[in-house]
Amino acid sequence: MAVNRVPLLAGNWKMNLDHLQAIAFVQKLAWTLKDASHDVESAEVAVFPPFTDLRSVQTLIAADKLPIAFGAQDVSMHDSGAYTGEISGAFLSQLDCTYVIIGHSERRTLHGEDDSVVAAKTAAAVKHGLVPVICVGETAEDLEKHGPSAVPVAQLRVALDGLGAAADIVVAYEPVWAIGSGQAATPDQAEQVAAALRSVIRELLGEDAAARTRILYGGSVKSSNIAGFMREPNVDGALVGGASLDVNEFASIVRFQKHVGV
Ligand SMILES: O=C[C@H](O)COP(=O)(O)O
Repeated sequence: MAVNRVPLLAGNWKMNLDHLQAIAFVQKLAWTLKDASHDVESAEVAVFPPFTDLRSVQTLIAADKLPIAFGAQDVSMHDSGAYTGEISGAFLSQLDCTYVIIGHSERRTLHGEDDSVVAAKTAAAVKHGLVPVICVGETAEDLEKHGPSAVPVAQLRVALDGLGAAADIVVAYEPVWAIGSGQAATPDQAEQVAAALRSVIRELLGEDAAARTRILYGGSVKSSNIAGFMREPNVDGALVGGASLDVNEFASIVRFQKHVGV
């Protein structure tokens, strides 16, 4: 992790925690981090609740001035109109979302989102002032056929197409085989792909964007393995699924990365 990029530890709740549970969770997370004297300058903490929780989370964080960022798990590529079930980036901006996850492997696999949809959603997020957390990653089959970097690099190339150099983005490398499997990539594997992804950002968006963009690793991250990832120069944080649903475990992930002095 380079010193000029503030690490981002992000919890993707997926379809877990209703709005009442979300309030209790965020309160407890804030207390736990405060008790541990978490320094917000040393690492940014973000949660990604379901859409129906966002208003409650926004209200709580604003009222208590909690040092926790938040975002949505998806966004429509459209601004408004007859798109039943879709949520516009404009709506998310009005709820003070900072981030939105785009192209998570579960959206790609279960909802048929291809690279062109991911690119359109990325553009919509940027248009509405949201920071897209662009997810890329290879399946086990891709890994065997093409090696670790080819598919994530190709996915990112399409997602970044048409973005300006000033676009504020986060990239999450999530090997599909590591998600929810308990079998995380090694820090070396994550670093190899993250370095390749940073080269793509440099090529398409320029040196400044490459230097400032945070690249996260995701896939079976826990408090027991976060330190290894955070020692890698091109890994700037984590997108955490299952382990982010346990307040103490998530807080340990956030705190542990601080202790490694990055
Ligand atoms: O968005 C998070 C990823 O899907 C990782 O999930 P996981 O930490 O449960 O493996």
